[in-house]
Amino acid sequence: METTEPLLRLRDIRKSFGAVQALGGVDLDVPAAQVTALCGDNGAGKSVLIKCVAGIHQPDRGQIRWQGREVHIRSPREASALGIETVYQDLALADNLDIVQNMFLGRERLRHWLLDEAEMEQAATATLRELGVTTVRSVRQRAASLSGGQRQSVAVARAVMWHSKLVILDEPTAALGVTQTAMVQDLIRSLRAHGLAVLVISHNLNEVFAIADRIAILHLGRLAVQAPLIEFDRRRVVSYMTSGEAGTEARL
Ligand SMILES: Nc1ncnc2c1ncn2[C@@H]1O[C@H](COP(=O)(O)OP(=O)(O)OP(=O)(O)O)[C@@H](O)[C@H]1O
Repeated sequence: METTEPLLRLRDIRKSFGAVQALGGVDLDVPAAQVTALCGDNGAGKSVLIKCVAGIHQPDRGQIRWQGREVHIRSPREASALGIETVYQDLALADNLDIVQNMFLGRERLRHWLLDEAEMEQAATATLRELGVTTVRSVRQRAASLSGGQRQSVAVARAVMWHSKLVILDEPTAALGVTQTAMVQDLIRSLRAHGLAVLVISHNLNEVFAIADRIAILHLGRLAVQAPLIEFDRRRVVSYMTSGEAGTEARL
């Protein structure tokens, strides 16, 4: 039995779109300083679930508990204010802005004490370095000129710079080659090492087994299972993804 609540606890989250029930009562725990992989077949409800946490969708029912108390997350801005940052595959950065501008984007409220360009540049550079992101040529590079892996890195660095406690990544390596995938996976480990919780949607089982501490599997809008990685092998994960059950084969 757990004695303390995890950083994020979802209970009985339900969400329908008209007649389509996307989530039928999901319970999920996301602990600090761990990487939780959110898996499931196409249409299982992964995106809808993270959007409920990111403030994009409002659940029809259920409870979101954050650091031990119930919260209602009505917008992405409210999610950010709590310390929840979501990095979407394609929408992570504004192409026409440079890295520094992207890392400070949407934080205008704080402008009065951080307007100084040199200070912003220094903070962005320091955060990227702290996370081991060494591939970026200059923090004054426009986002449009960055590779997919670099874009993910900058988006994640932004989350760290603003003291997020949970970073949600939606298939961060789906469009990346081998080297860039390794870079983003290192970054995810670095987030964990900094004490952040990571919730990562992934279809790639190699990736899940390489980076996750825990696996949560959705099946038809319900949580089929959530447990430490050590309790799974690949066949078991696939079985939960396709049937919602462990299958008949023996464990590990
Ligand atoms: N805005 C919406 N309007 C209507 N139905 C939606 C909407 N968003 C999601 N759905 C439906 O909810 C269900 C869950 O979708 P969701 O995108 O969460 O699946 P997913 O697990 O992320 O799938 P994939 O791996 O293919 O991205 C699907 O049946 C989908 O068609």
